[in-house]
Amino acid sequence: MNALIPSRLFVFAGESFSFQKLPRVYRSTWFHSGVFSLSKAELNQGPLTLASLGFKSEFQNTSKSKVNKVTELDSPRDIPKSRVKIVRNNEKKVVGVRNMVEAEMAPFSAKLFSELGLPALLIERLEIEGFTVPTDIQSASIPTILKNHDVVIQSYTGSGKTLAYILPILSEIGPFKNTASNYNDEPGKKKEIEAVIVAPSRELGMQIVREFEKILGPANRKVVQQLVGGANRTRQEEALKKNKPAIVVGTPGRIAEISASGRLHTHGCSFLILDEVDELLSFNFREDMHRILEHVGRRSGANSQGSENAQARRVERQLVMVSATMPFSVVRAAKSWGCDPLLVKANKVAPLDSVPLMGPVNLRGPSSGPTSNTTSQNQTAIDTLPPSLKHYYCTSRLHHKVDMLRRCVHALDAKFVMVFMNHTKQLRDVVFKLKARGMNAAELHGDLGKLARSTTLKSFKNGEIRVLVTNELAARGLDIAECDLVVNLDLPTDSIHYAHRAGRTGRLGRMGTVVSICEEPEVFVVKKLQKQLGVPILACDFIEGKLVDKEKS
Ligand SMILES: Nc1ncnc2c1ncn2[C@@H]1O[C@H](COP(=O)(O)OP(=O)(O)OP(=O)(O)O)[C@@H](O)[C@H]1O
Repeated sequence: MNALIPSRLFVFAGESFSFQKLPRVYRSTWFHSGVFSLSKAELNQGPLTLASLGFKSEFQNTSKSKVNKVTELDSPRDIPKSRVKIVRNNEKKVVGVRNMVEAEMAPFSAKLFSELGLPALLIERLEIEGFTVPTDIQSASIPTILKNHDVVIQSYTGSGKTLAYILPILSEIGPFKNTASNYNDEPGKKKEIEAVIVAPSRELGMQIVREFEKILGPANRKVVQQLVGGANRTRQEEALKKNKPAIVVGTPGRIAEISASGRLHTHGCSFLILDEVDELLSFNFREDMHRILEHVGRRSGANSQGSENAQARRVERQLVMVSATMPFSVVRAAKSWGCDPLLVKANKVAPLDSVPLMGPVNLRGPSSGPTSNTTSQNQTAIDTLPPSLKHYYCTSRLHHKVDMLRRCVHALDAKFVMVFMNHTKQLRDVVFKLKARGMNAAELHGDLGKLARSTTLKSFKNGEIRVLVTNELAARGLDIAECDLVVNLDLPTDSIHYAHRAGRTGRLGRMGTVVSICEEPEVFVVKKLQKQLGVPILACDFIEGKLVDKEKS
């Protein structure tokens, strides 16, 4: 890493500093900025070390035995990241910052990847792909997972949770791993799957596979395979047989189906990752999830005595659950499926019990539910919504909503717009009307075939479609870096759905706007959302091509 740092002197208050001598927090900021200024008081802050999180001495231990001792590991950091400028780097790829010159409150960590206990080969790959500095949640998660804890990772949308679990997996599985041999490398041993990643939609599953492939590089793509629904199952089974991947990523239905057919051997699996876990807990996935939990590795702490016991032949699995929102159901599931799970947040690693909870709140009901406590609400909002988002609402009659939407898109000069609705038929009507008025729009929902879904998403990512009208299918996990506007043309059913929809914009510290267009009698719902999420949702209008903040005027 240091080889990439130019020797450069910074002058401050008449004194010069070499880059290498600067505290790491500033070095990482420099990576993203090229603009460097700091006060003398800031310079006196010492660099942050892994020891300050209590991790350092335990990296040597790579065994799969559980570390049951649970200690609260508070990061002492309180680093101002007021404005981080991101510029293109001509020599290396800079990931995820296309079309963005400036990122407000980017969630980048004060540490470097090399401080997190990752293998050198993996760090090299990250640098080649332009991942130079971990995000806060990656800094907290990676060492914790490498220490073999079962964890629940909770951090706001677009903060880099995917790499937070991909990197520890690739530290132990595949071409960059720490140890020279493992379970599957023993001669004569049948190759088995070592990690299973479950995601609730095919789009998200495919996105996770692409993130793995990016790090693995073209030569090692076959280490990972997707098992998503909607695709040809026979072909997936043949690929499993031929390529013998170590990692599979898929949707619950398809993984359970292939597992039940006997063509997916997951008893030797050491990682089970449940991405968007609160969605995976929904009733629709219940049976498939049950099968997965029963057949992927062995639950840590489960009885493994006696050679006749089938459990004994299984590898102890490490469970990682991930979501931006964490309703009580996730806590309950983590406690019952995991072993002393820790909750990992951007600035804190703590036992799961010590966490204030966010419940899905029925917005139309009289009670404000489990998040009515203001302190926990504010905490929740900070945790689930990117801080760089601006939230507005405006009122419109039902049949004028599409016109309001057009005015909103024009006023904000938005280029990548995601519009969320609750019903497919109305969604189609809106696309029809937008197209009729000359706006480049397309629909994305579960009733479309897999090819149409993939093509539409690709066209939107490429900028060929300006307005993507969609439903909850696209609300979770989809990473479209340039998305600059989210519009709720129908209000979401609860604050959790609001958070996931809103999180499609403002990714990785970028600016983003969320506008909810509602009818006058629905304004009370917006007010409830505002209270539950702890963020201001300002009344606005779109007049003469401009957004007018009604609360200012
Ligand atoms: N350390 C990093 N440096 C640069 N880019 C990163 C880094 N970590 C992640 N990214 C990029 O940030 C984007 C958002 O990451 P990711 O999709 O993992 O967020 P998330 O927290 O899982 O969001 P969601 O809650 O919506 O699923 C991705 O494009 C990813 O490649």
